[in-house]
Amino acid sequence: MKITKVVLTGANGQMGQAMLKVLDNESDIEVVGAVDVNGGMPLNKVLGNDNPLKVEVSLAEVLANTQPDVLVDFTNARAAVENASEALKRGVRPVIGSTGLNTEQVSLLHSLCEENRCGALVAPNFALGAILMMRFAVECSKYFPDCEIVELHHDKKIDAPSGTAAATARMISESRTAANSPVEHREKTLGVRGGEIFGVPVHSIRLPGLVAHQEVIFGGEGETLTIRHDSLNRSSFGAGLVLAVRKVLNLDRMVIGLENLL
Ligand SMILES: NC(=O)C1=CN([C@@H]2O[C@H](COP(=O)(O)OP(=O)(O)OC[C@H]3O[C@@H](n4cnc5c(N)ncnc54)[C@H](OP(=O)(O)O)[C@@H]3O)[C@@H](O)[C@H]2O)C=CC1
Ligand SMILES: O=C(O)C1=N[C@H](C(=O)O)C[C@H](O)C1
Repeated sequence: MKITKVVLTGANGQMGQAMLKVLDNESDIEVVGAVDVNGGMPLNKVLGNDNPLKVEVSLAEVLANTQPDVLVDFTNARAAVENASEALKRGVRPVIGSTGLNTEQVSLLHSLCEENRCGALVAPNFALGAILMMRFAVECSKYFPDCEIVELHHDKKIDAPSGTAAATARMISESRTAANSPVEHREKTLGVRGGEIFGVPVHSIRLPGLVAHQEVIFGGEGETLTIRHDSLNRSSFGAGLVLAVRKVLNLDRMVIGLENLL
C-alpha cells in the first residue's frame, strides 16, 4: 500500500488538533510533521499514542526534512497562501481548508500551481452535508431567484463571511437564470440587511455555543424554502479531508471546492 505523507499547518488550532487525529487514524496516511506559529506541543498529547514528533515552528525546515506528498493547511488566509507557496515550490500538493482568501490570493495560488506544475485543492468546507447544502441551493435558485444566507459560527472564528457562505453565494449567482433579488435595501441601522456577496445578502452570526451552521432561505409567491446544514462538531470535516488528501495526489492544477472531486 502506498503511504501518503502529510504535514499539517495550524496544528495548535481547533481544526488542526481535530484533523491530526483523523489523519493519524488512516492506514494509508502518515502525519510526518506538524507546524504552528508557537510550536511546542508533543504530538503524542494530541494523538494519545507514542508519536515522537512535536509541533514545529518552521514549515520550510519541516518540508525539507520530511519531504511530504501533501500539505494540509488550517491557519488563516494570509498564512495559507504563504504556506502553500513554500509547499508548491517543492512539488508538495496543498489542501487548503483555511478560509477568507480574496480574489488576488486565489489567483496567486493559481499562478503558483501553473509555475510549479503542481496540483492543489482549496476547499472552504469538507463536510459532506455542507457540500450537498450548496448543491441543493444551486438547484433551488433556478426556481426561486430570491434568497438570503444566514451563517452562524463559534465566537472564535476570525473571518466573516464564512468561506462556505461566500462559496454558496458565488455558486447561486453563477446558476441564477433571473436575479430578482435583492430588493432595494432601506437600512435605518447600517448593516442590518447584512452584506451582499455576488448579489446575495449574507448575514453572519458569531456566538459561543455554536460550531458551524448555515441556512439558505428562498422566498417565492406564498411560500419559503429553507435549506439548513449544521456541523455539530469538527469530526464532520474528517471524511471530506481524508478524501481530499487522497484525491489531490492526482491533480496537476488548482481545484476550488471539494464538490469538484466527488
Ligand atoms: N475547510 C473546512 O472544512 C474548514 C475550514 N476552517 C477554517 O480553518 C481555519 C482555521 O480554523 P480554526 O482551527 O478554527 O482556527 P484556530 O485559530 O483555532 O487555528 C489556527 C491556528 O493556525 C495558527 N497559525 C496562524 N498562522 C500560522 C502560520 N503562518 N503557520 C502555522 N500556523 C499558523 C494559529 O496560531 P495563532 O492562534 O497564534 O495565530 C492557530 O493555532 C479558518 O480559516 C477556518 O475558517 C475551519 C473549519 C472547517
Ligand atoms: O471557522 C470555522 O469553524 C469554519 N470555517 C469554514 C468556513 O468559513 O466556511 C467551514 C465551516 O463553516 C467551519
